[in-house]
Amino acid sequence: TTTPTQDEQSQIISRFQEYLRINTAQPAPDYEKSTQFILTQAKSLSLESQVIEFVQGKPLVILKWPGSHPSLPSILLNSHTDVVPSEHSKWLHPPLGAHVDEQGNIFARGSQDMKCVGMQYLEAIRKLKPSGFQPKRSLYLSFVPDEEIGGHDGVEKLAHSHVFKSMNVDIVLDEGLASPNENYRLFYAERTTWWLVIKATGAPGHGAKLYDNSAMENLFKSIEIIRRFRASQFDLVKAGLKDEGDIISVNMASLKAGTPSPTGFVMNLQPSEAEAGFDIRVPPTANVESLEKRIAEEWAPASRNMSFEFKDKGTTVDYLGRPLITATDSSNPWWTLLEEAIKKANGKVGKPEIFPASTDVYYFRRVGLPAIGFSPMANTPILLHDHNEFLNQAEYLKGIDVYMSIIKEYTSYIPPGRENLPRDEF
Ligand SMILES: CSCC[C@H](NC=O)C(=O)O
Ligand SMILES: [Zn+2]
Ligand SMILES: [Zn+2]
Repeated sequence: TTTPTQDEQSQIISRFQEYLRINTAQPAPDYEKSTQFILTQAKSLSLESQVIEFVQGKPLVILKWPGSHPSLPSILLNSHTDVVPSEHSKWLHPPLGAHVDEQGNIFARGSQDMKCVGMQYLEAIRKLKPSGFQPKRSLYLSFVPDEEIGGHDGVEKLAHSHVFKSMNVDIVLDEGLASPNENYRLFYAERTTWWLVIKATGAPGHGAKLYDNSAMENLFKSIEIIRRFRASQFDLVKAGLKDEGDIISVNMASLKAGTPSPTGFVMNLQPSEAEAGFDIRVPPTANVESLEKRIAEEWAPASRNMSFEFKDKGTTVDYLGRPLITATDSSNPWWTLLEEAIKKANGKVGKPEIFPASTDVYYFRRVGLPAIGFSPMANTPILLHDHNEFLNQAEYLKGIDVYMSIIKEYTSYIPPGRENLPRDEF
């Protein structure tokens, strides 16, 4: 890799800043601006481009660097264009400002999650093209909407589309997480999301009366049981026995009860209904049936006048019933190639992990594709969805070289037995 000049570096950072300054925060992302920006980048790189709207106002931008051996399946580098909202007043530097401080830290919403990655893909291509590098496999970049709200109008629809089929994708890379130490983190699976609402009913009564089976008491029994389960899982992590992605997490996200009054709530009336919502994350290795049983029998048993409903309930298997796990052994050449490519670019890699939250990669694994989560951010605090999200510019620049190396390895990979492929069949 060549070291960019001071001027080239500042142009690279300026382009990143320009992308960060486009307000693509949910719930009203400016996808028109982000689409125009990406198309402008694509044009300057002579990449093929297409914009697809499965749902109006939710554009997916797909760029292509055609390979010289089009009969080989392609590589897809995915990134989402939306970001989560920010509490502007609580930031040191404004979340849409992309201010660079004295240490070279770039402050912006999306600096880690994941405008960095989307731009690094493009910058890697910008550095590779003049070097004369020609990919054998076609390389696709997808810039997709709405990951932060579940990806239903983005990757979920893409993964089931004819367009996607015709792309003939072999491997997908998507976002990972920052690493506080020197090792980059690679994710071979992720936890699936269950959003559970449990509801208790019970006899209403005077606030002064002690009696059993009120809605509040019934709900609180459940909350106590769920908290014990939460603590038992969390203890495994605290004791160093399990990683965050390997346990089932439960967090209470909402509480709803009480009889409203003009001054707040009626205080001397025990309500007849009460409910609580939980964000549950289930690793692909978990016993789903036993968790379902636990919810029905312990967390929301009908015998305690409880009922439950899932607002969202992801699966842990693909359409053929196989666990949503991308192999990390020799059966998956992409894993080894990725590790090698990162090492060639002087990056270090930690042990494979399960991503603790969920991303668009879910939909790619669901259709049976291998997919790896990776964001090249080492020596960086994990600040996604937090105040003062930042990425150091030197770290960002390093990531570009890592993607150059990955693109070279991935697009050049020819599986054993196919060495004598014709070039440019079309
Ligand atoms: C299941 S849709 C929500 C997706 C979201 N992804 C990033 O934070 C998450 O909560 O993990
Ligand atoms: Zn993200
Ligand atoms: Zn996010």
